[in-house]
Amino acid sequence: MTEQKATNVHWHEGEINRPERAKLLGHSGATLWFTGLSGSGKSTVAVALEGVLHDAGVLCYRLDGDNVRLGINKNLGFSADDRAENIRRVGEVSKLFVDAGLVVLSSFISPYRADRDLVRELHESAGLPFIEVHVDCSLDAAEARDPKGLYKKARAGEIKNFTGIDDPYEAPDRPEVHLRTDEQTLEQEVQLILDHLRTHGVLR
Ligand SMILES: Nc1ncnc2c1ncn2[C@@H]1O[C@H](COP(=O)(O)OS(=O)(=O)O)[C@@H](OP(=O)(O)O)[C@H]1O
Ligand SMILES: Nc1ncnc2c1ncn2[C@@H]1O[C@H](COP(=O)(O)OP(=O)(O)O)[C@@H](O)[C@H]1O
Repeated sequence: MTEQKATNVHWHEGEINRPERAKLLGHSGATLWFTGLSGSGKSTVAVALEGVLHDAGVLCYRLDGDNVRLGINKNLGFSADDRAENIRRVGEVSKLFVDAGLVVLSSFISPYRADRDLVRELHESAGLPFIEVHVDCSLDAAEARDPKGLYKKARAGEIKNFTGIDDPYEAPDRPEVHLRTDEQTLEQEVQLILDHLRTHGVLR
């Protein structure tokens, strides 16, 4: 995909700022970025956490690989370039939601470290919290789960460039939260993330 640069385009400042939006909502925003193999548990953990946060009065929104690829990113496939563009767009959307004051739960395989680091930089350069959650699980365990039958198809050669089979996954070096979904329970995983959010002042 060719990169288009914006020329003669200028940021237009509004009259309502981030602290005013946070006051209205009673909390400020953050992106929780769930990365891991297909079937590692990204969506399962994000859905469970969203329920707990919602019940605690936190306005959340989930962005999920499969869902986003049915809409805004339906023109993208799974080459390294398309995955990079997928993550760049979702990173920008996450940043907008966080600027609006929401807690965004973004679940994407996001297999390339450079793509995830770009999203981190997008947030941190704007003073917005970015919390990388490595949803770690062995390939064997993820493949044994195979919730959508995709590993079976990939092994049969019906899906090409499948992450973990014939496409790479670069694990995060220093994620803010490291889950092991083949060793921990869903409840423990949610609790670990909540503990991080409380210790780092995202939740009171
Ligand atoms: N080749 C290949 N590799 C990996 N995944 C594949 C592929 N083809 C389709 N799928 C389905 O697409 C979901 C992953 O989309 P993502 O947007 O999260 O991928 S990425 O971040 O751009 O790498 C992924 O969802 P999850 O299983 O929930 O991770 C699959 O359902
Ligand atoms: N400890 C755990 N944490 C998260 N998911 C788990 C766990 N143990 C088993 N699972 C199961 O693993 C599967 C993970 O699927 P999913 O959340 O769709 O993964 P992903 O979004 O990473 O592709 C679900 O069927 C879920 O019930």
